[in-house]
Formats: sequence, C-alpha cells, structure tokens
Amino acid sequence: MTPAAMPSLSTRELSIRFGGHVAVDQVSADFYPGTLTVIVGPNGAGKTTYFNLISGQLPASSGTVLLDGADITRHGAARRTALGIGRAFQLTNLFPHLTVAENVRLAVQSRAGAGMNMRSMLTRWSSHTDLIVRADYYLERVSMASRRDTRVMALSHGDKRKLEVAILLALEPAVMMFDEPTAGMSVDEVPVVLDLIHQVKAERNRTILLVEHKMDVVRSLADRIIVLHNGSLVADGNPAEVMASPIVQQAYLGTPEHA
Ligand SMILES: Nc1ncnc2c1ncn2[C@@H]1O[C@H](COP(=O)(O)OP(=O)(O)OP(=O)(O)O)[C@@H](O)[C@H]1O
Repeated sequence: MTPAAMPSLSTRELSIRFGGHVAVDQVSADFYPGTLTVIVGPNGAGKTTYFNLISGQLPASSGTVLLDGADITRHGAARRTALGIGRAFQLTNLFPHLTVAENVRLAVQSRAGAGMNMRSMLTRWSSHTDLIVRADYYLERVSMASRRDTRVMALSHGDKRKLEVAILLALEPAVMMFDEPTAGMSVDEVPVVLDLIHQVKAERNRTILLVEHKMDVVRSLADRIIVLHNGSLVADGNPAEVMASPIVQQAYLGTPEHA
C-alpha cells in the first residue's frame, strides 16, 4: 500500500450502547487525506453519536478508533484535538464576551502551544504581531475581517458559524469534522462556507468528515457518502452509487423532508 492510500482515520467495529439501546453499532470505515466524506441518515440514526465517538466526547462501549494507524480509543477529547482531530461544535466552543479576533487568537495560540514549551511560546509570541496577523488571515478566509472587533454575542447566527470555521482552520487539524456547517445560515452566507470547505480540502490534503441533512450541500461537497441507519453503516461509496442504492432511497432519500 502506498503512503497516499493509507487512511488517516479509521473506526473498527465501533459501538456505543445507552442502556439497552445500541446508538452506534459496529461501524467500520476508513477516511483518507484529500477526501470529503459526508455522513447522512435519518434523525436518530447515530450520526452525531458517531462523531462524538471519533472526537472523544463519548467513550466507546467497544471497537477502536485509529488515527494514522495509532489506537486513540482511550484518549480523551483534548488529547485527540492536540493530535489533529478538529471539530466545529455547533457554537459551544465560542467565548461570547470576547471579540471575534480574540476568539481566533486563542485558537492560534492553542495550536502554537501544541508541541511547544512555554519558553518557545513566549519567544514566538512576544510581540503578538504574528498572532494578530495569523488570526486576521483566518478571519479574512471566512469573510469576517470587518467584524474582528465585534463581541461574539452580538453576531448573527450565520457569522457565529463562520467564526467557528475560522477557529477550526486556526487549529490546523489533519482531520476536520463539521456537524451541519450551514445550519441556520442565510442563503447568501451558505456559499461562503461551502467554497471555503472546498478550498480547505484541496489546499492541505485534509481528511474532512461532515454530517449533513441538506441534499444540495451533500451533492456539492461529497467525494464519498456513508449512510447510517439505526446505528449501523448501511451504505458507503461514491455519491452517485450511494444515492441510487435502494437501501438509501428507502431508508433516507425517499422521505420528503430530506429530498
Ligand atoms: N447521551 C445519550 N443518552 C441516551 N441516548 C442517546 C444519547 N445520545 C444519543 N442517544 C440516542 O442515540 C440515538 C442516535 O442519536 P444521534 O443524535 O446520534 O442521531 P443523529 O443521526 O445525529 O440524529 P439527528 O439527525 O436528529 O441529529 C438516538 O436514539 C438518541 O436518542
């Protein structure tokens, strides 16, 4: 196997039970650099729970999570973030009383801190110029430079979601996870975020995982689609194949609310 064909992230028979309910049931999948995989499925299928098992928010009942071939199943969320699994958290990781720029600076600093000792951090950021320039770069990428001094609590929902993407970019993770990144955005904000996700994938050969309900977003971004249903993986392949498969039509695409 060539290095390019090595998965950066894998799950092996990954499961979690809540009491008697198996929310994620023996899901095995490989995720490759430069590939954007969209995870779809009906409400309650286990998509968010699967994300939580990968990012470390929930402990697996059984099975394995591998990052670059190393077993990270027992690592907590913070350690997984430091190792390169970044996730946009539906606004829960924003500091509402800080400004937009301060929120991104914290992410840049936290990234710089990974693998550095205090002395190198202090030396590196002693003037703060680098820090400010880097934070502004990420804000420009999400078209939010003009809001840099606005407190987060005063932002629109769409701007908060864009800021979340800027923070994720600033963490520079090898694996990026997005949970419905355009949810609640206005029609004109959606393309900004979709273009950005396209660009990010192409630039850095990143592994991107995305949970999405909107089929137009799925079609515009997916290199590959995984379908979960009742916690199990029921389809995995290229978008055309998966969308056409009878099990997907029946389990998911056939329902008018998702068509
Ligand atoms: N902490 C928990 N305790 C008990 N049950 C849970 C917990 N988290 C999730 N579940 C259950 O696990 C199942 C999968 O939920 P999950 O939120 O992962 O589905 P989903 O596919 O993300 O749904 P949606 O599209 O509605 O967000 C559901 O039956 C849910 O009620």
